[in-house]
Amino acid sequence: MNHPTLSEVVSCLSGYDPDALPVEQAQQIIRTYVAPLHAVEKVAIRSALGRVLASDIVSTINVPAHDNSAMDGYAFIGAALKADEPTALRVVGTSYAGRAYDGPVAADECVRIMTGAVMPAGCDTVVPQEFTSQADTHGVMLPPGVVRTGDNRRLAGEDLAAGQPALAKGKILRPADLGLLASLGVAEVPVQRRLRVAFFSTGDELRSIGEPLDEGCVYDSNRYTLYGMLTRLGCDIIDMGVVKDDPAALEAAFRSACENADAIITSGGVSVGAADYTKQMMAQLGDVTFWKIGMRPGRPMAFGKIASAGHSAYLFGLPGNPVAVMVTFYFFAREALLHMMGAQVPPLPLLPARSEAPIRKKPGRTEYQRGILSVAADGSRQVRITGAQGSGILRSMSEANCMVVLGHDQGNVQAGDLVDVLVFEGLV
Ligand SMILES: Nc1nc2c(c(=O)[nH]1)N[C@H]1C(S)=C(S)[C@@H](COP(=O)(O)OP(=O)(O)OC[C@H]3O[C@@H](n4cnc5c(N)ncnc54)[C@H](O)[C@@H]3O)O[C@H]1N2
Ligand code: MOO
Repeated sequence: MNHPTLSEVVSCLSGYDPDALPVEQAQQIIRTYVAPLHAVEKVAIRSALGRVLASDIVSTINVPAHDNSAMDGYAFIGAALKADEPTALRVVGTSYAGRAYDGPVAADECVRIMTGAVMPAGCDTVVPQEFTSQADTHGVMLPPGVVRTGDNRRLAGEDLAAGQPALAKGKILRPADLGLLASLGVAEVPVQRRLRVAFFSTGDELRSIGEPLDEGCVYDSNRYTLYGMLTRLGCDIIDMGVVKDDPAALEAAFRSACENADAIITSGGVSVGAADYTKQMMAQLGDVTFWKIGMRPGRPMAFGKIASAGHSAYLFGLPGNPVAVMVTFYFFAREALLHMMGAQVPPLPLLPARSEAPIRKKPGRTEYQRGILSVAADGSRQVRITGAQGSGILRSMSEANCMVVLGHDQGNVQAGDLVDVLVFEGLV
């Protein structure tokens, strides 16, 4: 398949300026440029957790297979219910879950039934046992008005109907989906193969954990935030540690990453610093563009594709600052990697919350401030910023449970104004 080059992609955009690129335009370019992988494998359902479903799953059976009871009680024919006086029913048998009652039931009769047990032929209604009283040794009484015809009956196929799609291709499988597959009796599922993502940090000031922290140096923290984010996304990772800002070392690292991975993520070396060979090497090895994005943090970023020995890989050259690397990962790399994996995911939901304090914001760039979302005394959502927001202050991210997203054209926020927030975590 002939894939467009970056210059072909950006030529479709009006007013494209790599030095002042709005977030949405950068996202649109990435979306157009990145193509999904086509590689499928079959895995057992337990191993499918978090994986991307590679084809639609159509139900071959009705789940449940039969009409059954939602309550422990008595099954009977709803037409026998009396409107204004108690209904008396004679108990003619019992239907257990897994062992049905297979005799006939007349209008003045009922069958003792357990939750999940198959409804006896002709019966369409179940009265929970706590609504009944003993009439005599063989009968029960129902007061008027406690049930209507059809109550407490679960219909065959009401969960999954035979022939109907149960799960759609592209879904990232969650615990409920594993259960759904099991309820269909499916043992193995087709999933997209895991995306291989190589990553490394650049910068001569970086030290790996275990090395002495020389004067002017910092420990490589991006390696670990990237490890965490990529692992949570379900990628196979190739962790290449720190690569020195040296042309030969960088070329070897890029080539090896390219030959072994579908995508490469680097951090650092994409700004205008003098001692940077990173950008040079990226440009030399492929179709890579360098952006200054209208956002904060995360202004400089490289994006494209590089090739070596007949292999190619998408490249995300993220900025070095520890918060910038996370923000650019979340708002650019994440969606692109999901797209490569063949995942169909809805856009991230932004929730309105009241800002507890004023927030300074310049129009003309999107800001991603780190926030703490909580529930106010009146039950409404409120958010406050996690202190200093410098893009080197990783604590601002660690303390946050959400990001406050301040749009491109937005100005200062007053205390009490509604702002958009994106929460970090959901249920498990
Ligand atoms: N004159 C200009 N200077 C800078 C600009 C600019 O537009 N004009 N942009 C600033 C912005 S915004 C960012 S972000 C940084 C990005 O620069 P680089 O991607 O080249 O990153 P470095 O210079 O290598 O590092 C920046 C900063 O982050 C620390 N860092 C880098 N990697 C790691 C790591 N793996 N673990 C922990 N910390 C890391 C590094 O020590 C620097 O302090 O450029 C601004 N400058
Ligand atoms: O990308 Mo930078 O982090 O805004 O300082």
